[in-house]
Amino acid sequence: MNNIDPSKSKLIPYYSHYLSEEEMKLYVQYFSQDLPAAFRVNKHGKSDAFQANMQQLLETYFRSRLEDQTQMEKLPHVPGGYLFIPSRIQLRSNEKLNKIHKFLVVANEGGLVTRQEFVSMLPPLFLNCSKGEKVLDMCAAPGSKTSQLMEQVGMTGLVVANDLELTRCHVLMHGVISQPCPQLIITNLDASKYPKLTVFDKILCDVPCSGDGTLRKAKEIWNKWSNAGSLCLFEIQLKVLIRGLQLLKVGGEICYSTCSLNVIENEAVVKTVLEKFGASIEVIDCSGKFEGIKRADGLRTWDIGGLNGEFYKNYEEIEAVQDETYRKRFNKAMFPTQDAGIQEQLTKSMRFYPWLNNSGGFYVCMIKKVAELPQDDLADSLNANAMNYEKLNENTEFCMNFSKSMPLQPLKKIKKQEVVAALQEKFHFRYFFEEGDLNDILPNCAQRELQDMEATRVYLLNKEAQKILYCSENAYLTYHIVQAGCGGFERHTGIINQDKLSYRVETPMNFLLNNTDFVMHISYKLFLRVVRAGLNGDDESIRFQDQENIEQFGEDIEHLKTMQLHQMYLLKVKSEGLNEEDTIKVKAINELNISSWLGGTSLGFHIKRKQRNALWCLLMNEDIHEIVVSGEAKRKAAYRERRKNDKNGKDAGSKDDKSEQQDVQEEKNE
Ligand SMILES: C[S@@+](CC[C@H](N)C(=O)[O-])C[C@H]1O[C@@H](n2cnc3c(N)ncnc32)[C@H](O)[C@@H]1O
Repeated sequence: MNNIDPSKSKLIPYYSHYLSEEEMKLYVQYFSQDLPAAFRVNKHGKSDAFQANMQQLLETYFRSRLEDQTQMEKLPHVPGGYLFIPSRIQLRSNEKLNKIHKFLVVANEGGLVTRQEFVSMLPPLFLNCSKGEKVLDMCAAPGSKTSQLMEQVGMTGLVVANDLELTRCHVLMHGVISQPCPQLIITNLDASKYPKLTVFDKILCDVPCSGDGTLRKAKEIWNKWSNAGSLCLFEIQLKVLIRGLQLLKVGGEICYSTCSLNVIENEAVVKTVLEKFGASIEVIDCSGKFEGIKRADGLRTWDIGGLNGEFYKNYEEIEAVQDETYRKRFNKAMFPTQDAGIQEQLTKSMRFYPWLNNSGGFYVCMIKKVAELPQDDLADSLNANAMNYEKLNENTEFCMNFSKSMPLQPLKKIKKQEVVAALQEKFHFRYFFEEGDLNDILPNCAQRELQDMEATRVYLLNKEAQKILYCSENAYLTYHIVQAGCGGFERHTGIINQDKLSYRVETPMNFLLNNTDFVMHISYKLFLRVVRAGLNGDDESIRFQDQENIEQFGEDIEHLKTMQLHQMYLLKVKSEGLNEEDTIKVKAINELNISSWLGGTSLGFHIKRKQRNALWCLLMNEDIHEIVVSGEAKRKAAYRERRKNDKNGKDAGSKDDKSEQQDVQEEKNE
C-alpha cells in the first residue's frame, strides 16, 4: 500500500461513529488486507451435471497446484463458486500461485468461469429467480450479476439489463454475448425514469454508490474518501429504487444493494421508501436463508455525517446551519424515523462487513411489493418523467443522440423471409428452447442490416425479448436498445457456398444443432489432438493426409470421410472405453457445445483461442503459461513481423489483426 496510511484516512473517524471499538479494529485490519480471489463456474445453458463435472475438473486442477489445501474453499450456497484464501495480489506475485492466477484469467476470458468478488454474487443469490421469470437489472454494467440472473431465468425467461453509460453497456454486451442469451435485452437509459416495458417478477437495483466497501481492491479510496459522495448519491439511489418498485409486479421482489457501508446510501434510502409506501412493501426477513453466509443486521437509527467530521442528530440541526449551499447537501429524508415498525424492518436488511466472510463490504435489502403503491409526490413525478420521456422518444428526432453514439446498426425484425426458409431448410431444427417452437421464433429473428439487405448475422431472441424489441416500430430508438438476444446464425461466404443463401450456427447457439443431423462423434484422442493443433500458434485444424494422423486416428478419419464434407457439425466426444477420470472430462466437453468444421481433408474446431488454451491445460493438467506462452509468443512475433513488412498498413483493419493488436496491448499491460 504505497503512500496509503489508513490511520490518516477520514474513513476512520467517520466509521468510528457507527461501529464499536472492536469492530473498528476489524475494519482497519480487514480493509487493509488484499481481497481473496473468487470465481464461479459458468453454467448458463447447461445442466446441473455439467456444473458438477466442471467443478470436479477445476478442483483437481487447482488443488494439485496448492501445497496448503485450506487455501481453496467452496463458497457456501453459490453454485459453482470458489474462494482462494491467498489474496489476488499474492496469487499474482507468488511464483507457484501465479500459475493459478494465469489459468483463472484465461479460463475467465475463455468463458469457463467468471471471476467475481464473493459479495457481488450475493444479490442474485437472494433474488433467486426461477426459470421463465422476467427480471430487470436496473444498473447492470459491467454485468457479472446479469450473467447470474441469466443462468437463473434460463432461456425462456427475460433479463432486461440497463445502464446509463453506453460504453459500459458495450462492456456488458461483450461479456455475455458469447453465451446463448436469447432472453437478454440491453438498454441504455436512466433507471430513475425507466419505461414500463413490461411488469417484472424480480428486479435488481444495484445502484451507483460511493464504493467504500471496495477498499480492499481500490486502495486509493483510503486517501480520497469524503462523505460528499454519499450525500449527493442519496437522491438518485432513492429515485432508482422507487422506479424499481413501480415497475415490479405485486407479489414481486426487489433487491436493493450497494458496495458501500454508508448508512446514507443504505438504510436511509430503504427507510424513505418504507415511509412513503408503508403497507404496500415490506422488507423480507432473510435470516433463515443461506446459513453459513454471515451478515449483521441493518441499522435502526443513525446520525448523519457532514463534511468536516461533524454529525447531525436530526434535520433541525441542519436547518440551524448558516451556510445555505452547505445546508442543501442534506435531505430531510436521510434522517432516521421514530416509527418502531420501520426500524424493526430495517434490521432485516443485511450488512456484509469484510470480517464476517473475509470479503469486501456490501449492503443488501430484499423488499417485497405486497400491494399497489399509494400516491406519492416523488413517485408520481418519476412516473410522469418516464412517460414524457417515452413520448418524446417516440419522435425519433429526440433520440438521434443515442443513434449517433451507437456504433452498431439498430436491430430490426428480419426482412427477407427467404433467409428464414433457408435456415429451416438447411438445419431441420426439431425444437428450440426448452419450450416453444422454432417456427415461431425464426421469422421474428433480428438483423442489423438496413431493411432491404440480406442479414449477414441473424440474431435470435426468445418470445419475451421479441415482445420488447418489436413493441413499436422504433422501439430500439425509443428505449435505446443496445442489444437484443444474441448472434444465432452467420452468413457463410466460403467459396463452396457462394452461390446460395447459406448460414452457419454461431457459437452461442451451437446447442441448437443437438437435435439435428449435424452432430459428429469422435474419439477423445482425436479431440485432444485438434485442441492441441491450435495451441502452437499455427494451423488450428488437422490434415487427414498427414502420415502421423492416418496412423493414429485411422478409424476416426474413415468415419469422418463418410459424412457430408465442407460442413459444420456439433462435436460430441465418445466416452466408451474411457476411465472414470476421462469420462468426467468428456461429459463436461460434450456440454460445452463446441462446433467443428469438417473440410474435404481437414478437421478444426470453432473455439476461442483462450477457451482452447484453458481447456487443454484443464484436461491435461498442464500449466497455462507453459503451453500458451510459446504459441502466443510465436504468433505475436509473426504479427510484429507482418506489421513491419506491411509498410502501407493495408491489413491493419482485419479481424485477426485486431485481436492480435489487443493481445499485444494486453501483453504490454501485464
Ligand atoms: C454498482 S455499478 C453496477 C454493477 C453491476 N450491477 C454489476 O454487478 O456488474 C452501478 C452502475 O450504475 C450505472 N448508473 C449510474 N447512474 C445510473 C442511472 N441513473 N441509471 C442507470 N444506471 C446508472 C453506472 O454506470 C454503473 O455501471
